[in-house]
Amino acid sequence: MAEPKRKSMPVLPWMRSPVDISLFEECPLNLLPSLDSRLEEALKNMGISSLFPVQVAVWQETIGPGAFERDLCINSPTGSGKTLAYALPMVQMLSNPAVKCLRALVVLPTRDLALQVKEVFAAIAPAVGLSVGLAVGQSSIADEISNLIRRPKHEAGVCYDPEDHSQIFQSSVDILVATPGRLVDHINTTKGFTLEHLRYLVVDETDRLLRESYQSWLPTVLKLTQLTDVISSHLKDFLPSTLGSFKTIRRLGVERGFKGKSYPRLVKMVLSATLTQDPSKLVQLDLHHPLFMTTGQRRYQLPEKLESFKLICESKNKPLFLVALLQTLSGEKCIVFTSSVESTHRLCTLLNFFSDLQIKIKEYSGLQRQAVRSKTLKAFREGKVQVLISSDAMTRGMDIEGVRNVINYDMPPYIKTYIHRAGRTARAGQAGRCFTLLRKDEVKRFKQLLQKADNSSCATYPLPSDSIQSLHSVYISALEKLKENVELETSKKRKFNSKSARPGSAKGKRTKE
Ligand SMILES: Nc1ncnc2c1ncn2[C@@H]1O[C@H](COP(=O)(O)OP(=O)(O)OP(=O)(O)O)[C@@H](O)[C@H]1O
Repeated sequence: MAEPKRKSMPVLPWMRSPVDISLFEECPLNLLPSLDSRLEEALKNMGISSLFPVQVAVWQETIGPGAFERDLCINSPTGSGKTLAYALPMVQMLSNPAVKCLRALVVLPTRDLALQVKEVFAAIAPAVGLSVGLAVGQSSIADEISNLIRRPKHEAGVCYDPEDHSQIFQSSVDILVATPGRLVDHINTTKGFTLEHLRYLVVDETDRLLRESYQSWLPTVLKLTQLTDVISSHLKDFLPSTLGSFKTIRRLGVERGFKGKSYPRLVKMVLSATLTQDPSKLVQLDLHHPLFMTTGQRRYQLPEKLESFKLICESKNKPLFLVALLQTLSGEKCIVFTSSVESTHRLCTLLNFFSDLQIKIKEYSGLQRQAVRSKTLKAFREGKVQVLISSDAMTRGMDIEGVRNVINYDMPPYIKTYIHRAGRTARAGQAGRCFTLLRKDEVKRFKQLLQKADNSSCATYPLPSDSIQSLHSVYISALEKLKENVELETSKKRKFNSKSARPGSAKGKRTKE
C-alpha cells in the first residue's frame, strides 16, 4: 500500500503555528466589537451585513486584542474577502485625521487591480473623513500629482523656505493605492510626495509582487520608512538622489503597539491566495514578529463552492470543444484563459468567425493598450460582453460580478496559476465552475497538479458528441478566415515596422509608456 504523502512543513518557524482562519465564523456587523458606526453604515450601503471569516480574524489581530502588535501574513482563498480584511481596520485606525498626510500605502501588481481596490477604500474611507488616491499611471503624471499633492496658497507676509517642501506641499490623500512603477516615479520625482508619515503598508498579491523587482520599489519604500531623523542627519549626504526627496524620513513619536520603540513602527500586512513560504522571498519584507494566518491545513485551497471539470480532446479539436462548451453554457459570463497574449488574440479572432455563436466575445491581454483593456473590462462587468478571452493578465485578484465559469483553454503550468485563474469564479461564497481542456498526454500531470489543492476532484465534463460534429464545417471556414486575417495583420505589421524604422519618422520615435 502506498504511504500517505507527508505534508510539507514550512521552513520558517513562525509559519508552523498559524492562526487558522477556518475556525472563525461570519460575524454580523452589529456584533463586531468596536466597529465605528459610520463604517457600519458605509458597509451596509455596500450591501454588506456581516464580515467574512478572514475579515473577522484580521479584525481580531488589529482592532481587537492583537492591536496591530505584529505584522500579518494572510493566506486565504480567492474571493474570500481579503481586500476588506485589510481595508476596514486600517480605515478605522486612521479615522478622523487631525491633519491630512499619507499614512497608508497599498501596493498591487496591476493597474486594473489597483483601481478595483481603490473602489473598496473609496466606499468606506470618506465616511470617517479620509480620502484615497491612486498612483497607477492611468492619467498623465501631472494629473496624478495634482490629485495627490496640494499646494496651499501662501499667506501674505510669511517667509517660506523653498527647499522645505513640507512647508509648501501637502498630501491630498490619507491612503494611496499604487502600482510599484508609478509609486517609484512619485518617490523619485514628485515634489512634496513623502512617506514620512506612513503607518501602514499593504503588499497585496505578495507572491506576485515579490517575484519581480519592479524598479526596487520594496527596498526603496522600506529604506524611506525605516530611517529615523537621528540617522538622517548623518546619512543625508550619502543617499543616492534616486531616493527622491529626503523629506521622506519618518518623524519621531510613540504610539500604541510599539512598545519600547521611540518611533512608530510601520505595520505591514501581506496577502495572497497562494502566499509564498520561501524565506528568501519573505525576508525582503523585513517583517516584524510576523503572524501567519491561513485557512485550513493545506497550503493551497480552492473556493468551497468551486466545481472542477476536465474535457479531453486532441489539440486540433480544442476550438471545437470550446465552442461546443460555450454553447452549453448559453451566454453565462465566462473567462477563457490561454497561455500567451498571441494565442489570446488568435483564439478570440477565430471564435468571432463562428457566425452561429450568439455570444459577444472580446480579448483582454497585456498586448493591448490600457484604454482598450479598460473599455473591455467595463463592457464585461456590465454584461455587454459575455466571454472574455484572456492571457494571464486577468489571472490575479480581478473581481467581476456574475462570472459563473472559468475555462482553461490551455492547461495552467502550476497549481498557483490554476488557483488564481479558477478563483475568478466561485467568489464570496457563490458557486462556480472551472473547466480545463486537456490533451490525453496532459491528464496525468494535471491530476498531480490538482492534488496539491484541497477539494481537488475533477470529473470529466460530458459534452454531447453530436454538438461537436455539427460544428465541423463552420470550423473549417472559420480557420480559413483566421489564416487570411493573420496574413493581413502580419503584412500591416511589416509595413508599420518599416515606416517606423525610417530615420526621422515620427512613429519611430514613439516610446512605450
Ligand atoms: N463581508 C462581505 N459580505 C459580502 N460580500 C463581501 C464581503 N467581503 C467581500 N465581499 C465581496 O467578495 C468579493 C471578493 O472579495 P475580494 O476581492 O476582497 O477577495 P480576495 O480574497 O481579495 O480575492 P483574490 O484572492 O482573488 O484577490 C468581492 O466582490 C467583495 O465585494
